[in-house]
This record gives sequence, structure tokens and C-alpha cells, in this order.
Amino acid sequence: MDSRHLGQKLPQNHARAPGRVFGGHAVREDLLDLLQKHNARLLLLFDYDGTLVPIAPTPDKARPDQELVRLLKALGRRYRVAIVSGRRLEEIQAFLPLSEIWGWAGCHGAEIKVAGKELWRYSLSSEEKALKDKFHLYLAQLLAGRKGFLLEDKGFVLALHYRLADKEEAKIVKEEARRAAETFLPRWQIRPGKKVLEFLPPGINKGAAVARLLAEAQGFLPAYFGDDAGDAPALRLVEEKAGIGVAVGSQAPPASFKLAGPEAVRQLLLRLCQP
Ligand SMILES: O=P(O)(O)OC[C@H]1O[C@H](O[C@H]2O[C@H](CO)[C@@H](O)[C@H](O)[C@H]2O)[C@H](O)[C@@H](O)[C@@H]1O
Repeated sequence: MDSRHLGQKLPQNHARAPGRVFGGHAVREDLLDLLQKHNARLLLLFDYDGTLVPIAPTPDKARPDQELVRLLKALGRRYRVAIVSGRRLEEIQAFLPLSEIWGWAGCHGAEIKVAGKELWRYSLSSEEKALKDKFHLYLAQLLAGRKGFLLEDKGFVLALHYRLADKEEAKIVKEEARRAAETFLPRWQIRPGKKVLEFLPPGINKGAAVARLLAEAQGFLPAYFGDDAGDAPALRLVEEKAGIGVAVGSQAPPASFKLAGPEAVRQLLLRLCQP
């Protein structure tokens, strides 16, 4: 096995390189070479929305196409593949019903499965659940009669979407929601995403999720692909472990490599699948 990038920093030209956005959808050959070198000991970790599929007006519209499903199936046969999503684990598994995918983290890592078995799950105390339910009710009332908002209750996480709302109204609603969260759930995190404000239990983040997955994949080189602020802890952790961070799109946190968007990711993965 080629372990040149395990337990040591990436070569100077890759480590924290200014990360050019690779124009168009042409494949970054340097990144492809680096990934191919690790062959069966490569662990590919993917965020979903904005990384594997383009952002859509509403969450239910961002479904994978058949080519993506076939691509992940082929990748899963050749490499270790994990999905690390802000979505509910059940939902993301329904979108990508593939036994070839080894690892799954849902709700930003509040629920994790590996090789078909539950690995870890955040334990929501009854007191915390009751407060979360009260907060949910409060938000539902706040949004009643307002257009363009969507409230997603993911069990462990609440997401307040405002992509289709009026800008000024969204600003007011977000401020009010933040204020209420500090009253109902003062220990919880408030995390902005792409036109969404998410409310999560303490300690839940994609960095912790990836750390749990990596502990089950000793000797593998991790490569993480992510597009937004929620992916920052995972990108950081993977690069600290001398793995490969790939920032996808213009709003992505810093990483050694940059790709223009989901189509550029797909072109790279298609090449990675070739014999
Ligand atoms: O970590 P991810 O897998 O990228 O999930 C992050 C959030 O994605 C979804 O919301 C985002 O994508 C929607 C569809 O493109 C878009 O309409 C929305 O504005 C985005 O915020 C999902 O609904 C959330 O639960 C995830 O946390």
C-alpha cells in the first residue's frame, strides 16, 4: 500500500495550496493521480447537497439521477465510500439505496452507520426532546402564514429553510429564531448553511462524524469533498490527518483542492472509476 500521505503532511505543492477553482468541468489530473495512487485503500467521503448534486429550490427536489447512483455503486465496489450529510440518515439512504456504500453519517453526524450496522447515535435526553419539540412548535407558529419558508424536523436537528422567502422577512425570522433558540435550547448550536439555519445538539459536527468513521478505517487515506460551512470541520480534520480535502464550489471552506461544483466532482469520479 502506498502510505505516503498517511500520518504525514501532504507534499508542499498540495498542502493548503491556494486552491485554484479548476475552471469548467475538466478533471484536475493532479488530484486524480493522488486519489488513484491509493487505490483500494482510499476512503472517499462525500457531502451530498451542493457536492454530489446541485442545490435545488427545495430539499425534495435535490434527488440523485441514475448516473450518479450508478457511479457511486461502481466507486463503492472499488474504494471505500461514505456519505456525510446534514440530511436524515434514512432520507439519504433512500436517495442512494446502495449496499456498496460502506459508511453513512446523517444529521451532520448525529447518526452513523458502518457496513450495515449502527456505529453511533446521539442520545437525545427526554428533557432535550421536550425542549426541542417546544422550540419546533414555536418556529411553526413563527412561520405560520409566511411564504417561502420550510421547517424540517430531522429528529436530532431542526432546519429552518428560507431559500424561497422574501429577503427582508427572512432576516427578521432568522433573528427571531436565533433569539428563541437561545431561550429554549441554550446549549445547542446555531449553524447557518446555504439559505438555511440549523439547530443542532452540542458536539455534533461533521468533523466528529469523520473521526468516528476514520477510527473504523485504519490504514485508509481519507479524501473529503464538501461545499459549505458545515463541511469545514470535516475538511480540517481530514487534512490534519494528512488526507485530501476538496472544496466544492465558490462558497466552500478552504481546502487543498478546489473544484467548481457537482459537475466537476462527477467528471473526476467518472475518471476514478475507469479501469
Ligand atoms: O450536508 P449536506 O448533505 O450537504 O446537507 C446540507 C443540507 O442540505 C439540504 O438543504 C440544502 O439543499 C437543499 C436542496 O438543494 C436546498 O433547497 C436548501 O436551501 C439547502 O440548505 C437539506 O434540506 C438539509 O437538511 C441539509 O442539512
